[in-house]
Amino acid sequence: MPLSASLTCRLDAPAKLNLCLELLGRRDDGFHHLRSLMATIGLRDTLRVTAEAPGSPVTLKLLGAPHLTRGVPTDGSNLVVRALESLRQEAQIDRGASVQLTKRVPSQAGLGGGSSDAAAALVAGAHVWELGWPRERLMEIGGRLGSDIPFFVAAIADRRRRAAVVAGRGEQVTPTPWVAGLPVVVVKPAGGLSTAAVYGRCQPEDYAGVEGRDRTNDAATALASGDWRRLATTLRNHLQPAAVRLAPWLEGVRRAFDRCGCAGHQLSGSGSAYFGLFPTMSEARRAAVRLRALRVGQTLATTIG
Ligand SMILES: C[C@@](CO)(OP(=O)(O)O)[C@H](O)COP(=O)(O)OP(=O)(O)OC[C@H]1O[C@@H](n2ccc(N)nc2=O)[C@H](O)[C@@H]1O
Ligand SMILES: Nc1ncnc2c1ncn2[C@@H]1O[C@H](COP(=O)(O)OP(=O)(O)O)[C@@H](O)[C@H]1O
Repeated sequence: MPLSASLTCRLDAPAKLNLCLELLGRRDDGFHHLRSLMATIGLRDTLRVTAEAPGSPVTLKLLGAPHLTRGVPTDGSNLVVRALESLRQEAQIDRGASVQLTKRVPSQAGLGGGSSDAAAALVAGAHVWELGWPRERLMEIGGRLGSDIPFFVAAIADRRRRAAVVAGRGEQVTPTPWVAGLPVVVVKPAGGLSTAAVYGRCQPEDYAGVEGRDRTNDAATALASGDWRRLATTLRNHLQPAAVRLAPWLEGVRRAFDRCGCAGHQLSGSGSAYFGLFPTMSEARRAAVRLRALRVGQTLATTIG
């Protein structure tokens, strides 16, 4: 078989929002049981993976604005390198890869940037190394590297899967219908938050009474119908109280969204990014202008999908 040493794959690695995130309890392994409605948005990193000859290493070149690449590792601890190393170990091959990663998604934001990069690396790596593996196998490998990675593998491999209800510790992914183009405004404050630190600050009181209504299911129904007003009423994030305890300045971001007349807003994942839903793109853009004037953080008007 001829070696396609120059085979290259270029993929977008989108950010996500947690439109609803409910914690159901703490597991014996320290992780939390959750259910969450996740959806990608129009903010994305770009990954270019080129197959290299057998015996070559996996190398990474990081591109992007300094405020976006600061703190992102370029060595073997980068999730892209870890994903490709896992893939070639699983496939028992020694082909190399050179990767160019352009960061646009801020880190420590709850937007899943690193997880999405890892997922894109798995999909691109399987392609350039001509493994021919099904999506499910890549999701399983991704799930060993991070709870959010299986969602992104599904979303990147098939754009119809860009919204999903996730369960377990996040690795059980059930795609759900979504209507393209729902406007959102995302604010990334200057400070970031570590996922482990936020989960570590979580208390059972933060999610007491969750046994009742399944808000994640309600949110999924609202997203499927494209009904932003209904979606705004189903927003919930059980990690928000812990994030606010760690970073009280998040209250300022919440108040800024209130001042913009936004009907539904909350933290994404473990933060520190915060988002609001809007009925039209022009209203989202107007709100983004007001939020920029309030200097709460990097602000972007975009859409779900
Ligand atoms: C909070 C969420 C919501 O989508 O995303 P982010 O805010 O990180 O984007 C996820 O649950 C984050 O998933 P991910 O970022 O993949 O985290 P992992 O690497 O698997 O875990 C990091 C740490 O978070 C805690 N953790 C994570 C997932 C989970 N269900 N329970 C946990 O308690 C554990 O302490 C773990 O050591
Ligand atoms: N490709 C990557 N992009 C961003 N961060 C990465 C990457 N690989 C490893 N990391 C590390 O993982 C951490 C979490 O990734 P990040 O994208 O910030 O996730 P989230 O914002 O969802 O918590 C980062 O703070 C960084 O130290």
